[in-house]
Amino acid sequence: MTTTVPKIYSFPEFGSVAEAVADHIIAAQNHALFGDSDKKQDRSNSTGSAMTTNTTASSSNSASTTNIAGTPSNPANSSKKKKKEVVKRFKIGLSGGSLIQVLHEGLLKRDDVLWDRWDVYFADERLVPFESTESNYGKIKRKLFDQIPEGKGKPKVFPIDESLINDPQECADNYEKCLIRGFANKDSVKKPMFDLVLLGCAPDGHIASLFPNQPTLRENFAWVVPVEDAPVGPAKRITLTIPVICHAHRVTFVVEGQTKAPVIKTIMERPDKGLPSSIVNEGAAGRVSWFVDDDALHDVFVTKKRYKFLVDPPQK
Ligand SMILES: O=C1O[C@H](COP(=O)(O)O)[C@@H](O)[C@H](O)[C@H]1O
Repeated sequence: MTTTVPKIYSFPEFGSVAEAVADHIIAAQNHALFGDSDKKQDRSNSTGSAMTTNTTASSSNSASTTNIAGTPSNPANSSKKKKKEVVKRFKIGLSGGSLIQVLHEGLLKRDDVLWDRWDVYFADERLVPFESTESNYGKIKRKLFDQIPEGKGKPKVFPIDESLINDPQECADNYEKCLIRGFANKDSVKKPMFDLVLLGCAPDGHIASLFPNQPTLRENFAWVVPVEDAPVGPAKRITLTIPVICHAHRVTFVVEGQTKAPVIKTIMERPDKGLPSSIVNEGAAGRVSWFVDDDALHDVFVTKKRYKFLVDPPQK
């Protein structure tokens, strides 16, 4: 294991982490939708488009891009051929846990989130009913998607199939199929390529539902795997695998609080210990960022970077 150093942005407290994370997500959104300029935006596509949006449970939704009839490129053959324009979508993988409050605080007050161009997948899910407070989808739906102001559009959300929560293997296979449908049009289907995967990191070092020293960490083939015996929280889960996480355009960790400081110290200073985050720091080298508050960096020796906002954060 080499000592690959990710970008580490640090902030004095939770509120500034939330604002910076929201800004970072919007930069990734703009890059995915509009290309090389993170700042360029086309608000005309932000609302009222012809695309279906859906925040209800449906793992059978299929489109990763939406083909619409566009202006013909050559008027001479306009009657024969209509050029198909591919409307780009922002594909994001979300975790649960403390990240959800960060998204709630940071994203809901921004007016440059193009919600109806988002395809939302889950980095992991606990196999409990959606109404449970332990459900990542259920919690994100209640805390974020249900609170998007009227008229701002709705993302297309891809939760697990709730009817499969008693069968982790079946549920994982089913979610993998959901990813195949969602990414097949865009990628070579060897692996899905998310525009952004957002991860937390628990005090025991687990990320998504990848726990330290579990065989799931070594999965090289499947995109999604079952977890039968998670040592904390709900035992049964599904999770994206390390190769899928590391294949994303950007992988971003969001961590706050002093209880996380010891694990962050190990991740940053002892990558040889092979904690899941250290594996990702290495496997997605150059594309990994950490947004961390000062408490979580207590006694951690790393080089911190200053985050540059797309737009200025609100004045306090
Ligand atoms: O169990 C889980 O925990 C991790 C970390 O949660 P945090 O509250 O310590 O940030 C979370 O990212 C994951 O989605 C969740 O299922």
